[in-house]
Amino acid sequence: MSGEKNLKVALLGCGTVGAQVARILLEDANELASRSGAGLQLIGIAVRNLESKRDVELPKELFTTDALGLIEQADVVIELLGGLDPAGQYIAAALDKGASVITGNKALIALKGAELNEVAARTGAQLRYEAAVAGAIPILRPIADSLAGDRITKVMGIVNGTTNFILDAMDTTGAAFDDVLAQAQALGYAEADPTADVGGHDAAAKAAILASLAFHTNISSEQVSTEGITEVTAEDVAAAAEAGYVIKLLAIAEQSDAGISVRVYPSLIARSHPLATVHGAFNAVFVEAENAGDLMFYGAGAGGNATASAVMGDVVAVARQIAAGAPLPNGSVAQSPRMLDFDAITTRYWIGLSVKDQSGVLAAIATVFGEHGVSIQSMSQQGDAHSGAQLRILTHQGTESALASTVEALKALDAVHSVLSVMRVEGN
Ligand SMILES: NC(=O)c1ccc[n+]([C@@H]2O[C@H](COP(=O)([O-])OP(=O)(O)OC[C@H]3O[C@@H](n4cnc5c(N)ncnc54)[C@H](O)[C@@H]3O)[C@@H](O)[C@H]2O)c1
Ligand SMILES: N[C@@H](CCO)C(=O)O
Ligand code: NA
Repeated sequence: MSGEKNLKVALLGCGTVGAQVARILLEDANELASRSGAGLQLIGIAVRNLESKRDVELPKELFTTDALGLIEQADVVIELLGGLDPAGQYIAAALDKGASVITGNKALIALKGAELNEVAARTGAQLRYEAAVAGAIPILRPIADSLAGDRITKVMGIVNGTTNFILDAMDTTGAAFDDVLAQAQALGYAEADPTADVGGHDAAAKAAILASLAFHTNISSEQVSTEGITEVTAEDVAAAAEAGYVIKLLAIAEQSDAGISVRVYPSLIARSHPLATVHGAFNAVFVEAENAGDLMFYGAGAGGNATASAVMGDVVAVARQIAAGAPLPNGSVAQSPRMLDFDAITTRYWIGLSVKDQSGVLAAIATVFGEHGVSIQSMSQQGDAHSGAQLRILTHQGTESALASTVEALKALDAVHSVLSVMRVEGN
């Protein structure tokens, strides 16, 4: 395209995702230019070590250790370093000088997104982060743009590939947690520090971003009630399977007249539920909107190539807007969120107990439920007086506070040796 604008693109980071982004920018330069209405010239890649081996063969002269120097020359900055610092400083510096930024950094956006958006609004730069949530799946733009004329009431999904990979392998092969985590790391799904994945924090960051866009507000990852999967045992997975359920790490954002609730926890869902069929590192997100009804988005939630696709979609969108010189559309009006207390959410519990196998035990347990106003849906028992008895109890809907205090009271019962597990049940 002759006479077109040429945009100088700086890439920060050349790891799993960054290397694939560099490859696409170089391999598909002509096609990207005609789709963008502007040339996209990769002017440099900021790395820590110039000599490191990369996933992709790239021209050596592109590499630099001077990230700020590179940002200084760029029109568009792609941040794929991860972590809060220095990524946050680099993004702020780029936006502050009017360069647009594309990032996959959910940890940073979920904590500092509001601040960074303010800088972008002040300088007229764009900040986009489709890759930050559910990898390749287009989910942020559908929520922010396609559903801008509707009212979203709930977003529920599997948004962490690593934990889905682990739970799926535990379910299908009975594999041990640690072995599967090592595989997920080798495949490039896990964060540099995998405790962000298994502790639920990566999913919590994504839940905060989804909730902020869906409910036109600013919700930080610190406002998300978060439980990870480290306590989920092979016995839990097997017992859930026996009862017709599968365990998934779910991110849930809900808005009602009472307020907003955003939470992440391992949850049982029926095998007949569409989320139960999400295997490996795949992600899926359900969106419920007043007029659109139920929508589902499914695809690769992690991995270098897949995530690079989402990054490149944002790069083209940014370039188109710069090339057109179009004014930025107004984003969502940020209102302060009215957060619902976690104790007030309504859920169902699945409780595993190790109990004495003798008469009167079931009656004592049922009494505790009755005293807390929690109704039992079903109960099953394994084991015997010799090996020790295990009960798995599924409740009807109750408030989190009633369910949690029921568990506390069960622990105090003479008939109960220990509480083996407590998990919530989602879906119908
Ligand atoms: N891998 C995925 O599947 C995936 C999916 C969606 C989003 N993301 C996000 O994309 C970002 C990058 O992820 P990744 O998987 O490519 O990570 P990675 O660890 O493979 O790559 C990051 C690279 O940045 C480099 N780096 C870190 N700090 C640096 C600094 N100060 N200066 C120069 N280089 C530095 C590291 O050495 C590494 O090579 C993260 O924010 C991650 O959360 C990753
Ligand atoms: N570590 C993340 C990468 C994608 O955001 C995951 O496993 O889903
Ligand atoms: Na996405």
